[in-house]
Amino acid sequence: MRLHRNLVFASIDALAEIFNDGKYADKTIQKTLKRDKRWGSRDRSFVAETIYDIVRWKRLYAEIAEVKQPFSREDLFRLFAVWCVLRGVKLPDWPQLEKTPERRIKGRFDELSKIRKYRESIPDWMDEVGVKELGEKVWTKEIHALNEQAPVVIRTNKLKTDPKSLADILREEGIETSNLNNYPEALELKERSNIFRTKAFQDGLFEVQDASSQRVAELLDVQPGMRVVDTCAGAGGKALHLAALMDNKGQIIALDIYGNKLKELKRRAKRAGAHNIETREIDSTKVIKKLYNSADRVLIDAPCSGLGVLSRNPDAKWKLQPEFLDSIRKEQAEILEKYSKILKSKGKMVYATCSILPSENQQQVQKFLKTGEGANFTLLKEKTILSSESGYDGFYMALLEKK
Ligand SMILES: C[S@@+](CC[C@H](N)C(=O)[O-])C[C@H]1O[C@@H](n2cnc3c(N)ncnc32)[C@H](O)[C@@H]1O
Repeated sequence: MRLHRNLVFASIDALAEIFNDGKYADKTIQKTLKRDKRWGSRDRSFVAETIYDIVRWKRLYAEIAEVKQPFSREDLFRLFAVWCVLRGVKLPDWPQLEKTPERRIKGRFDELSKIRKYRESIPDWMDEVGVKELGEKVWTKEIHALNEQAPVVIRTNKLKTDPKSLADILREEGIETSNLNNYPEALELKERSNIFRTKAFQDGLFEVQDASSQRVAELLDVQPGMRVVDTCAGAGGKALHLAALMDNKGQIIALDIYGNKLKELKRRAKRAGAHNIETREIDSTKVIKKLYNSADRVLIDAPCSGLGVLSRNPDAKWKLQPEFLDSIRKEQAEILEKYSKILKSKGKMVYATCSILPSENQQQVQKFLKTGEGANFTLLKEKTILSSESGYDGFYMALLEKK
């Protein structure tokens, strides 16, 4: 691989913003990719993947390079030099990379790889929580899997097409996909590419949605004509799936505390041809109270640590704080208690998170079942999806029924 100065410099600028100014990696990458219109798809992939890699491996690379935050420009080039050496990329003779100690870097890597928190490049507290909640053996495998680059999976929009036709259409646009066993609506891209630019995407034929996430709406067991409330709908990944599973018949009420996310949901619903979704911002307790005992199905896709989706969101390793875990657990318990009241008797509810920690998952459900409201519920099924076993995001989902 030949390194291009302008691509590397753009990546270094982006890393400075992410590490030193606390900017989000995905947003910074999007902005960086707009910097030069002449960049082709390979250039763009280089920039995005190099930045994500160095974000993912920050702790390991910083230990190897012996640099500390806030990183100077020189430090960032040292991190980049570590990336080059460990990837076997030939170092160019630029002054910033002069005197890179290649042998020492490899030696330090071998040494540090013996210790999980360095090898997997995670903060001490995260390693401790992982071991405490999942045990050494499972955590060791899981955090390793969560450091792999996430595959790109799409969900066929059954309101407009079917997986076979979609695969053919995408092939004509130069994108090869494969079917996923046991995920009926999913296709996986054989090579990463910017699928948002395709006509198929603009026509609403698919959504980008991880395979594990596609399990959630499926579990809710919806039927056309039902009244379904998606209580933490965000930008609507699952709500759109529910609309398709309901064949656009019945009603989906999509709630969230953030109006801007619901606006994005509306845009996506229009593109997808999903006409049965109504959005309501939760701006007072009345919004929820008005819905008590009214829904056949309730989805609680709860806010969580996001530890199951580290592979697509590696900067969460550095943004997440242990105090946030405590507060999010409290919020999850409150949400379960309050939003479960929306369900009618005999109705079904799914509680889901993209976390792999039992304290956000099965322990929350068990705690809920012991509350006054929870006593009206029976747990029908629960599923923990580990990334190390599935190859996709880590997820948890529980199906409950109101007596
Ligand atoms: C896991 S995300 C939802 C993802 C979304 N369901 C999807 O499939 O794309 C959790 C959502 O819960 C929202 N949220 C956080 N606290 C909430 C609360 N108290 N009530 C309702 N929604 C909340 C967040 O804004 C976020 O959009």
